[in-house]
Amino acid sequence: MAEVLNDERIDEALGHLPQWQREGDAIRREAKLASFPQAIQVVNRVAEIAENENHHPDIDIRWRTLTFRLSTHSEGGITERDISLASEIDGVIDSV
Ligand SMILES: C[C@H](O)[C@H](O)[C@H]1CNC2=NC(N)=NC(=O)C2=N1
Repeated sequence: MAEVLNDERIDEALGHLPQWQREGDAIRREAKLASFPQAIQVVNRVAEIAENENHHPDIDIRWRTLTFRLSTHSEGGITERDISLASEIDGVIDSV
């Protein structure tokens, strides 16, 4: 069980995640990869992390542009689990 973060903590966390923006009860990042296969590679790696953590992003795939939205649905807001997964998604995108 993870607690919903307050606005101050969310702002502070997003200060370390410049690619991510707040969107209501979620945080959002878009990434344009060099090709569709690379985008799918990112999705597959993120899927593996999400399964291991039992914490799953909403992912929109449009050719080589991915949009990730993170929110902790069970808590109805943004928690440290989302902040942590955002950082891991950045790592995957940077590695492809
Ligand atoms: C039962 C299981 O723990 C839940 O359904 C998990 C799975 N993945 C999840 N992912 C996200 N983002 N939020 C959740 O609340 C959530 N709940």
